[in-house]
Amino acid sequence: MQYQPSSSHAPSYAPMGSALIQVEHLSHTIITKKQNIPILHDISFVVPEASLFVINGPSGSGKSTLLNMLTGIDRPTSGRILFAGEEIRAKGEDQLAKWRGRHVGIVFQFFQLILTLSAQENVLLAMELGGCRLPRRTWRQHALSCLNTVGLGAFAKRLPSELSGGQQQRVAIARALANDPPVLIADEPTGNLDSQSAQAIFQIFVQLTSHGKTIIYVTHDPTLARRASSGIELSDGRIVQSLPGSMSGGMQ
Ligand SMILES: Nc1ncnc2c1ncn2[C@@H]1O[C@H](COP(=O)(O)OP(=O)(O)OP(=O)(O)O)[C@@H](O)[C@H]1O
Repeated sequence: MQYQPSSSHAPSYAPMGSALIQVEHLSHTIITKKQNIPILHDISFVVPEASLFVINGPSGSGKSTLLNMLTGIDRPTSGRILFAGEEIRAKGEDQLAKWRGRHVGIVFQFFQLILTLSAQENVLLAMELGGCRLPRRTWRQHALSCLNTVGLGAFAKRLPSELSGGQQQRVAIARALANDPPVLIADEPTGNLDSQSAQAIFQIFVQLTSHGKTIIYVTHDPTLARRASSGIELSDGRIVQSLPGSMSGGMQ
């Protein structure tokens, strides 16, 4: 498996290892008619560029809520998130959807491939939906190179049902790479896989970071958390531990 940087149509960001994402005093409270439910409390951290960044913590600690803030799917009650120096919150919904398509690739625990489309067509669909800027005549080749990146070029014509769980997750990673985003965000990406397939997924992640991609993943598994180069641990919506490089201003 060999990562081929695509004909990079994404902009380049900060120098390797500097903060790509800054989260500043982020809090989130769910407000219902009956009560206010605080979920995240005054969270601050940075995600270094080209890091394999973990958000670890037990069930209910706020990991998915935090991911939704990072992708701009949900907005914080207070605090802010800067992506390459630009505040996500400041964007309108349409702008945000376009921004997400170009800047963030999302990998889900249950793959969420379109079952009636081949591996290559799943990647092509992501290119279409993400407003791929490459010339259309190159799209099929680009989709194939995304599949080659995850070692599945030979499986391009297969339907998801003709692939193993690990292979389906690799197609999902190829799909997340379709528009060459600087960041991949993965929610329990190996939660539905055996340990060998999980290892293969993490090898791909490591290889991608060595080519400049930043990978943020959520897990409640301490063994998988230890694979990270940087990250935070949450408990009850607060940071209780941080790996080197993840706190700004020497707070760790
Ligand atoms: N819409 C909501 N209404 C009420 N409470 C919510 C809502 N969404 C999340 N919560 C609560 O917020 C807390 C954090 O939830 P979240 O899903 O972010 O945790 P998590 O760490 O991702 O958990 P898991 O590992 O089980 O997915 C939990 O106590 C959850 O019950």
